[in-house]
Amino acid sequence: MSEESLATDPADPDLLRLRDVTVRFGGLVALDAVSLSVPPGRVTGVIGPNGAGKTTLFNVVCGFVRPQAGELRWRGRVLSRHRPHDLARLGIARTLQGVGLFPGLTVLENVMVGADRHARAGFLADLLALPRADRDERALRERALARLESLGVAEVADRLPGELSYGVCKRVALARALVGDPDLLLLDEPAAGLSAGEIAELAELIRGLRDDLAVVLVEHHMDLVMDVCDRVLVLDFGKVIAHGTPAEVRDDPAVVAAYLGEEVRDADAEAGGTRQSASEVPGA
Ligand SMILES: Nc1ncnc2c1ncn2[C@@H]1O[C@H](COP(=O)(O)OP(=O)(O)OP(=O)(O)O)[C@@H](O)[C@H]1O
Repeated sequence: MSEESLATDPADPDLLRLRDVTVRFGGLVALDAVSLSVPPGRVTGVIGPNGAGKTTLFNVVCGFVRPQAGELRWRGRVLSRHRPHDLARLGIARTLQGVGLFPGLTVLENVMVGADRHARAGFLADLLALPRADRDERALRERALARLESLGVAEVADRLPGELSYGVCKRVALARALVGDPDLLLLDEPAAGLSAGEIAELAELIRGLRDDLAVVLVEHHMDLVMDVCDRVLVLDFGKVIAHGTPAEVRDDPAVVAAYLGEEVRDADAEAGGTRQSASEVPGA
């Protein structure tokens, strides 16, 4: 990837832009000509019933999945061959479903792992224990601690993830994503597994991030989406069925129909209630 791709195109104010992105898995169209603009300083939500294509869209942005058609632009420049390991250098961070912390590393070490965008020391410097590596390690440690502090979990810096509650681990995972000072944060279902109180705290955290970066939030939990998003894109069967403010999409008949359709499918499936509850349906 050339350095040119890190520069911003002044003619394009959006950080990230997808245009007519199509992804097929065999005969199944997971994304059907999906377009999305992500401006800086805003929280953009991506919602939709199960199987709508949310994770696929997330994976396209991360470079896990290549679209068969359409275009992805970062800072106005086309991204066509990026891989997940390019994200940090581009200024894009992500949290995945679950927490994904390394169980054998302390909380602080887990957060330091996320800082490679600004870590200067290379492998050779580490190997030879050169002074620059020491300096960089100290600076990295301080930045990681500051991130933990800003998320209210600095006191667990020396603990192992297995000793901590799920909610605290989620905050640590967020600290790890933020320690590289990204311009865009992709959050994949951050509310999953959290209590109502923890979700309220998460909403507060996400709103606070807006000053520094753009956020794309893929989420089932509608209260959170409606609470924190500036704009919301609604997918159903891979197509964009609505796009607008939370209030606009909540009242959109196509959105209500898509979620009601899912309720009916869930009721038909009956068995274990593993899908969304009525309280997660917009407008319910
Ligand atoms: N690697 C894959 N191979 C084949 N089909 C896939 C693959 N990944 C996703 N799909 C299919 O693509 C469609 C969209 O899936 P996706 O996971 O993006 O939806 P989603 O909105 O994230 O769903 P959920 O809310 O259940 O996580 C689904 O029908 C899914 O079965």
